[in-house]
Amino acid sequence: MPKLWDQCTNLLKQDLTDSEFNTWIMPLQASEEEGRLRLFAPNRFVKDWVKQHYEKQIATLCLGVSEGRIEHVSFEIGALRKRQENDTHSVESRASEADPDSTLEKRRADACLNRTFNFDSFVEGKSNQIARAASIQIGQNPGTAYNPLFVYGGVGLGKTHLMHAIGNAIIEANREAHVIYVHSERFVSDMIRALQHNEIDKFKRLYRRVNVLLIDDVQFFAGKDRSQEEFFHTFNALFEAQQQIVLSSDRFPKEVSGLEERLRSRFGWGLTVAIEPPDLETRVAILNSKATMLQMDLPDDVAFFIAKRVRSNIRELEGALRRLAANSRFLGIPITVEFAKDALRDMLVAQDKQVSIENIQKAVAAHYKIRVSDLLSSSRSRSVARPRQVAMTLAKELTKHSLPEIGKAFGGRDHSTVIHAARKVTELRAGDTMIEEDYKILLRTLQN
Ligand SMILES: Nc1ncnc2c1ncn2[C@@H]1O[C@H](COP(=O)(O)OP(=O)(O)OP(=O)(O)O)[C@@H](O)[C@H]1O
Repeated sequence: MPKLWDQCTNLLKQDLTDSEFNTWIMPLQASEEEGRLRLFAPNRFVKDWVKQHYEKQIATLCLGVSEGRIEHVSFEIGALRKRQENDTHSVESRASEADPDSTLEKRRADACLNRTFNFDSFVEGKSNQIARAASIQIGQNPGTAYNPLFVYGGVGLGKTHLMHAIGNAIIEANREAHVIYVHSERFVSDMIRALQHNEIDKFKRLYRRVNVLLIDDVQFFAGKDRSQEEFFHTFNALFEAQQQIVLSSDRFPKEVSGLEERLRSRFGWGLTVAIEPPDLETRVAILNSKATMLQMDLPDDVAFFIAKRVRSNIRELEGALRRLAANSRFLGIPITVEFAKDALRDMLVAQDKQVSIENIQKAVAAHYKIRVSDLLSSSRSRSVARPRQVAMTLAKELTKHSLPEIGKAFGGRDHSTVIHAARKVTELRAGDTMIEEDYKILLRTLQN
């Protein structure tokens, strides 16, 4: 691989998250010729994604690093083969490549799996224990343990990580297993393209011959009837053939609106597991694990400081850590709590701002399809009173406001009303799954 590309990847690594870098940049190979850098992706998925999301960034970097020598970057599907005699590369098109000794890396790339998302790098905590255990089971017994596995939880809590970990475990145990990881949006766009090019039969064959289908964020199917129809048939074909299906969503299957009932009910046929936002200890453990991966020295008090302040999701935690590492390296200043406060100031302000009573009222009103003014009104009708109690309870749990302040913010109510609301909601959550689900969804929305 040319030095130029090495330099570009080093710079890209600083700009992208680990997962972006490992998923999209690592699988690329490069060759340089006559003012042009040719980048080879292992499959169309990677090629299209990189071109769409990183073309400009890569072209600018190449131009800068090569001091104007490389003016053009092209994206192709293929691989480079090393010629031993002179250590140069020749390009091989994917179609002509019938390599019987498929390496694990190639299997991963074909399956669109990120190598770093595995069970070893997934920190266990109370919030993800069941989801992790179920995923490990599936990794060991695909098709027979639970089918489908439906993992749901808020943004950036590790659903994608677990799905990749399942895929990686299966491929490591059996190189022949045909695994595909696909985001639902991608499934939809591929299907539309196949329809446009009269290749729908090819599309169907592709998905129906897999052993393991990992399909992320199925809430994207909402309202897309043709895609749902196609996915329904794919699901049935795989399920009947006892091939493993793993699905993820940001909410419980029954809560995904805009999905046909027959799909929703199928999603619940196997095992449905939740990933909750991690508690403080798990957030600290995740920070420490990520710091080790980044080879950075993270003092305990700084880990606690970040974990206490960044509560919403793990992607944000990782972002904070990465920012800290980059600033410390750049300025040559060791990482302390004071330094972290300074380096993460805007991020922390944004986190603090997120959970205000006003935000809670907006989120609750939107969730129950009522107006914020209803929450503040004197109406006692059940359709308004229950959401109001939920909102007050959330305000008690998520903000630092006193009970009288919360009561006041809800149309000048008394603090005892807030206490009563919180008791009622706690009682309802224990006995009514709908309220429990509503509450969890709202918690996730507000903490993200
Ligand atoms: N338990 C964990 N241990 C270590 N890293 C984790 C854990 N959970 C999440 N992460 C990391 O957090 C980041 C976000 O996770 P991931 O992309 O899996 O979230 P997600 O739930 O799929 O989010 P989205 O809803 O946006 O798709 C990833 O870098 C992942 O490695």
